[in-house]
Amino acid sequence: MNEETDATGDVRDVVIVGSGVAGLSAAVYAARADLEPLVLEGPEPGGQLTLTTDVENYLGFPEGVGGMELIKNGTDQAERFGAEFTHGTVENATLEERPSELELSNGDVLRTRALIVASGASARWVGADSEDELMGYGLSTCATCDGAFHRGDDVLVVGGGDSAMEEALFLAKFADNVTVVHRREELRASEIMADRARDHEDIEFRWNTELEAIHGSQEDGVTGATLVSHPDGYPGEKAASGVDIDRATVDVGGVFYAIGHTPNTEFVRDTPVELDDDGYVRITDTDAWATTATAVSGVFAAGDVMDPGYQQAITAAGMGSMAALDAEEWLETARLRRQKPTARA
Ligand SMILES: Cc1cc2nc3c(=O)[nH]c(=O)nc-3n(C[C@H](O)[C@H](O)[C@H](O)COP(=O)(O)OP(=O)(O)OC[C@H]3O[C@@H](n4cnc5c(N)ncnc54)[C@H](O)[C@@H]3O)c2cc1C
Repeated sequence: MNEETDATGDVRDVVIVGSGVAGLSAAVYAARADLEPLVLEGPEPGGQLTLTTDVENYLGFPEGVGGMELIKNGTDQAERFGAEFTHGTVENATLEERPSELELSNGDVLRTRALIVASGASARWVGADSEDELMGYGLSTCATCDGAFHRGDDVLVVGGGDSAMEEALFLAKFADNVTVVHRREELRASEIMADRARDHEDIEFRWNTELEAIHGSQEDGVTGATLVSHPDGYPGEKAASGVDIDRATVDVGGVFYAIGHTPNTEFVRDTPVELDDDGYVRITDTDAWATTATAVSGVFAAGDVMDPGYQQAITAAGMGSMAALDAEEWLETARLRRQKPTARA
């Protein structure tokens, strides 16, 4: 804890919101810079990577590594250099003045000079039966991450936008057959992406169809899925009773959700931090040295919360380190400013 305090308590140099790979990487860098960061773990300690059993594309693990193990190692590494972790979810932030104030869901208020927002983006889930049990066991929200585990399988992709088409095209490199399940009769994807997917010989479409249930177990992975089709078109939210439906069970070895992500940015919505139309934090380029800088001086963002494009563990970790370096430099500059003697008239 820093020595400097004010009337309402301790002021941290750096608070990091989120303990996924971005937050952990920021914590390692900030701790090694002696900034004694406090990491708020939020509703999902360890973040999304804890949902997967196999990570094969993170550098330094030739045999792959479990998501939990990667997160545990990162936490130990950050703690070794003095990072502190605490359960805590930010509900509101006041960022107009320094230090920033964070109000947690348990009522505590934290004050910090620099803030790193690494709160991730949660993939939307369909709500199909057994998805809780099978997520990470053949059910995935990331084809780039898990597609290679499905060589020779038949797989489903749920969604109808650009990301669903991207996932389907990526999966078609490994899977024997990819079926895109879309609840409407037309895709939302751009024409070029839709054409590419439609023209691919290993990709087919099930229109007006919803995923009702996924079958399998954590031992055997996904083995099948129940699909519900509406011959007369999608009737709205879930089939109302009395509406004609066809129910079928298909054998598949994998299911991929591609219905978008929701960035975890509710707590900065009423602050001057700029968000894009989908709610992702916008990085501003006002300081040449700070590529993780938000619209608020001293507030930085890293990982999936500011990156709708890549959303990979290694890119999130890279941005976490950048945010810590940016915060360190910002604090140094702020300190120098404070020390500068005031000019006398
Ligand atoms: C099933 C699955 C498999 C994946 N496999 C791979 C893979 O093999 N390789 C790969 O590179 N990527 C993979 N990914 C993607 C990867 O997990 C993400 O890109 C990465 O986790 C993003 O890290 P992050 O730290 O930005 O966010 P997250 O991991 O989402 O972490 C966000 C953190 O913020 C916290 N938080 C949220 N809101 C608040 C709040 N209000 N207050 C405090 N804390 C808050 C959460 O509790 C969490 O700790 C996979 C994702 C999934 C879902």
